[in-house]
Amino acid sequence: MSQPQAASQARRRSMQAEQAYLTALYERLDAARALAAETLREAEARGGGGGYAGLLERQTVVDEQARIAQRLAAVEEGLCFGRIDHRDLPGTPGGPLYVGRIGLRDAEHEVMLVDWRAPAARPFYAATPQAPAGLVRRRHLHTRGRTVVGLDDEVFDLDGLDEEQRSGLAGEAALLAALRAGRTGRMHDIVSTIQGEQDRVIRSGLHGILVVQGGPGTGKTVAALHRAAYLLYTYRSVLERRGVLVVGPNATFLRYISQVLPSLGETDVVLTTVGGLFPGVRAEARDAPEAAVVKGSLRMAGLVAAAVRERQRVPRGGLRVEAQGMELTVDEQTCRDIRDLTRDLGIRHNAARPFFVREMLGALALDQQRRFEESVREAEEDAGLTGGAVPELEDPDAPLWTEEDTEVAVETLWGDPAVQRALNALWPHLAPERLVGELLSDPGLMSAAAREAAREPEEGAVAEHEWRILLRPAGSAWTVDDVPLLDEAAELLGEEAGKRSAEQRAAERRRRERERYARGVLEISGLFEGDREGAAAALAERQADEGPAPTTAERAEADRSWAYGHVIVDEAQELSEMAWRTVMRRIPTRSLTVVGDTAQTGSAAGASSWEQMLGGYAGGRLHEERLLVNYRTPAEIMDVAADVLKEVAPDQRPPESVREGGERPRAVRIAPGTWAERLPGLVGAELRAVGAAPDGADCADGADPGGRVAVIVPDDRHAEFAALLPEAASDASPAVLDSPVAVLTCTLAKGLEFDSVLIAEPDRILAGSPQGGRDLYVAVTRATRRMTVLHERPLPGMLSGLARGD
Ligand SMILES: Nc1ncnc2c1ncn2[C@@H]1O[C@H](COP(=O)(O)OP(=O)(O)OP(=O)(O)O)[C@@H](O)[C@H]1O
Repeated sequence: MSQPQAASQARRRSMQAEQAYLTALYERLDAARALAAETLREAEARGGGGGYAGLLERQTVVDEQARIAQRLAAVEEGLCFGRIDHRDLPGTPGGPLYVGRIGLRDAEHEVMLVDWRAPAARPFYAATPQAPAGLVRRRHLHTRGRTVVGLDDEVFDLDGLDEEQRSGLAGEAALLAALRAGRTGRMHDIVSTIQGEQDRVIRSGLHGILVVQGGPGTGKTVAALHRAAYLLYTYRSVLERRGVLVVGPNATFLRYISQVLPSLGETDVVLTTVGGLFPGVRAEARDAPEAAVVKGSLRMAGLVAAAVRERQRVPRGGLRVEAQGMELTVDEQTCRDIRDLTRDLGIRHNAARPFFVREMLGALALDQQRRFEESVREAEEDAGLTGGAVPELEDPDAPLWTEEDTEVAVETLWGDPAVQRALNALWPHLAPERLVGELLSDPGLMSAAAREAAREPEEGAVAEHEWRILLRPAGSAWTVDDVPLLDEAAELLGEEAGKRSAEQRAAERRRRERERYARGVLEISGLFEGDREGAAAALAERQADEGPAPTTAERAEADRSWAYGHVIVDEAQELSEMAWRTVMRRIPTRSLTVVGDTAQTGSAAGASSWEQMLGGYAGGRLHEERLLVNYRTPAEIMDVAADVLKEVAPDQRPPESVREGGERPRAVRIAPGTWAERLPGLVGAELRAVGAAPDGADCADGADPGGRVAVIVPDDRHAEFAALLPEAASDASPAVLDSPVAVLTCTLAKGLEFDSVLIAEPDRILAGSPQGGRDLYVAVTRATRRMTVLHERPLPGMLSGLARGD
């Protein structure tokens, strides 16, 4: 037999052996699913017998089994994707280790499959030829459904393989195959091809702020999502109770990444934007750059605080109010003293209000007492003059006015609408929406707040020419840049002590009772070996009287004061100082993963340096990792991007492309007045060029994706270009992910990728904002295959390296 024949036979045998193993794994998966379904059915059938304790136990089992069933269902596709063979050394695991989406054991409890997040799987990702981590070989298994369709081997130590294994070695690198696969408009998990530098990010410890800085396409987003899954696996008892928050730049982007965590079996994660961080508000629109810069500045915290102080008024000349048939007064100094005393309590505005009201009512009651005593004295004098009796003095030893009289007077005064109106005007109950809405639309309040803020120099003053930019009509819709102001206001205002907190206290009491019960049940049933306290709390919460129990994610999202277990911020360079302040409130432990690229900052209020933006929060625990390899953009396009980067961020190195695309990006000149004629044809040609997955490669999820084309245009011509392509998706909705053609601004395209990208009028993009160069850098790094620049006016110098295509 010739050598090639022998090799191909050996490869066939390898495939057959792997197929047999994969089949056994799926049989095991099916058995686990059947067991979970059976346990679930049994638990549900058990009914509510056994009283409250029985009910709790049943619910625990039902919830747990439902969760297991959900995880088992999520791992059908690509259950096992890798295998590692260790060098035969004492102390290393004998035989091959298979790596997959979950861990599985056989009937004898022996490991059949290792979860990709487990420490034992680490060499699969971390081994390199220089540092093979004890491996002789890493094998990628390519599967379709339950069938092995290919193998990729990387050999670290040829001597460590026997003759049969050597001749059975299979070819092409798994990563390149994955990158060549057609895209579907949704991000996919990369468990089978995580690279070493990404693995370091994914498996970093839970604590402190981890910043992942990397150029476009280096896998920051996808690595951050895998990190979420890794952390949930490794620190499940902490994170399942507190939850994980992922903050992305907009709703389209969230939809783009939405499948990754569920495909990894993790669903209890809150995905939101900065505009969605304040419960009840879902802001999507952005302010104009000048307003965004002012609103994003930390000085706004001082301005909002000053606006609250402005709403704590001292009436000029004192308080006068018609009540109880007389005019009661409290002099100005007393009003000031009461206001200052209330402020000195150091509690939030609404929570302090009852104290203020009570003190003011006391002062009014004092005036009432004074008037009463005066009237008695006058009556006395009159009686002395006329010799008649003063009824109040029937018992001359009794005090004229008792403490009880004061209590009654206070209550009666509070029942008087005129008094309520007067006191509400001095220290109103304020909702954050009302305070911020009034601040941004009332020049009187704004200028008074700015003056008041300037009295506290450490907060930094907002100058008149700045606050004037913020003014807008009352009732305007909330913007993303307003949300940190609302959060700031909520933080300062708090909730009024009273009915609501009584309710909260009662709920808290009920919860504690349930928790005590649950702890007992768990002790008896022995269901939880690990974090019993955590399990008891979770169980008690699930048992709340209010109908079906919400998930951690649902509860966290609805609660502004929720403290998450970990927070991931993507496209983090876009967040302003005020937005960071809002995010940091959600994570008092400062356990964060921050991913972004300061060379792509589009927001004028965004970051140019991580240390500057985050150093103050990190308490010395800011750790930066860099990703240097671009997995999205072919080298030919990245060369053009490098020219742009040289102009906009000369201190940064462009990431290195992992592959070449074979097609040079080009520039096409459009004659004036011919856009309507040319654009549809050019887009049609691109659609045809990317119509099928390249080289007959498969789409990542097996379906034919077709190709997707984006036309990236200057902000001020978005509507005009969208009108030229009526079939295209062009708004901020997630429809742009599913449409074959999308017309987008640079902001909307951020974080996304397309098979082919057409960039229209790059000089207008450059001139469009102070960050125009960075916007253009975003535009030229979106393509996975082809890029064309369309221009009517001369090309900007930084694009002069493009080939002419017309
Ligand atoms: N190890 C990998 N294996 C396969 N594909 C990968 C890998 N790493 C990244 N990719 C792919 O590369 C593309 C870019 O990744 P991602 O969007 O996470 O990059 P990014 O750094 O966030 O980019 P940007 O800064 O432009 O938002 C995605 O399609 C992603 O799936």
